[in-house]
Amino acid sequence: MIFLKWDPYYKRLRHCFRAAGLCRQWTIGNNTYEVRPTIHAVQRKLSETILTFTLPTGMDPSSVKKCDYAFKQEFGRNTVVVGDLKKFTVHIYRHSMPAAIKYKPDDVKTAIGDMAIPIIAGYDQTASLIAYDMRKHPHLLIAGETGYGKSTELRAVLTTLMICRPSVRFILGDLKRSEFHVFRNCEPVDALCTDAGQLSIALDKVMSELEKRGKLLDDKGLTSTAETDLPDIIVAIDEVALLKKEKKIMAAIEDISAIGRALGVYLILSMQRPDAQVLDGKLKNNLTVRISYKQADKVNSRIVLGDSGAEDLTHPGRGLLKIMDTRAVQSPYLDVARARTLLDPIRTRVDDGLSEIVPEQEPKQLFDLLGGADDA
Ligand SMILES: Nc1ncnc2c1ncn2[C@@H]1O[C@H](COP(=O)(O)OP(=O)(O)OP(=O)(O)O)[C@@H](O)[C@H]1O
Repeated sequence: MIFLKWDPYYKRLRHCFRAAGLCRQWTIGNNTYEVRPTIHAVQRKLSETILTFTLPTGMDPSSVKKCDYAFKQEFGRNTVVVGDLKKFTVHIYRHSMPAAIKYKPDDVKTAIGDMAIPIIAGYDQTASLIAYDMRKHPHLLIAGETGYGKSTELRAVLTTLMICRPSVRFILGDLKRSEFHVFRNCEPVDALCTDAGQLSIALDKVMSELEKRGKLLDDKGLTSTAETDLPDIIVAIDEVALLKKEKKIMAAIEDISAIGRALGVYLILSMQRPDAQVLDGKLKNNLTVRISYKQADKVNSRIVLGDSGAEDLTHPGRGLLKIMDTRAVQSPYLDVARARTLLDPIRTRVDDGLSEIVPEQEPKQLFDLLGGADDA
């Protein structure tokens, strides 16, 4: 402990607490006492230095966020403070985040390892590509102002899944008819819906699949389809806010968000502006992972992330990933032409005019999983 107190970073952090007034005060009689956060460790790494501290019990954790400027003033602009209740870490990065990084298959391979349903989020300040497993953190919301990288991220996430995890099946909803054409005729895509009618039919099939899967788990005494060889299913919908008046579709999306995880069905939803009508209550709570690109203001940032910050993002592809904590990421840049090239080997269907596949026109593997598609 004595060595920690001699460390220059220890002294600077103490100074920062003092300068920012970060302390808990209480008064006994005529005397006022102050307790400052306790510093536990200074770790030096190649790309960053990490300082760990805890707050005294009773101190408002939001006061740390409010003093973000003081940490940056003391340690530089590349400083990020992470934590939520009592324990916090100050990350002082040696380099700033790059403005753009191209999609690199080798980085992706390393980041996703053996994850069952890997989602790539972006490079962090140490230039490591952050990926997480959707089986552990189900249902993703991608949000952001137009032109800041939402579609590019969606393209990178879906392309990665399709080429790296061939057993995963996809139901895609693209009501703007502008984003998912790159996935047309790809083998793992069971439905590419461009209007509410098609999506409604596809989601009916997904709902009956959920029912069958639930019954199967019951019959076999299992807790999750991860214990079976049934494929995982991803329902990805771009600009979900366009569906807010489609009550049946929204109800199905909400049901998937509530029970999909155990049954191997996951949501990836994107929207430009956070729409309180869509993101209200149960659905929002069930979208456990959020990636937000630039938001117009603090209010929108709070609706998506539960916190401000996304209003300050400055350039395309720079987002905030909220999974356990919130961290800045720079999403890998995958343009349409490159995605098309990567997907060509799995574009196994001929373009037969059924480019927007309606499930009952072309029943696919997904709908026959449990022996016989439901023709309803
Ligand atoms: N990760 C990234 N790295 C660098 N530049 C990016 C990145 N993502 C997007 N861009 C740039 O921003 C532009 C807009 O990106 P994109 O179409 O993904 O935005 P969007 O938020 O989906 O917009 P919209 O809501 O209008 O569809 C791209 O054409 C590209 O030039």
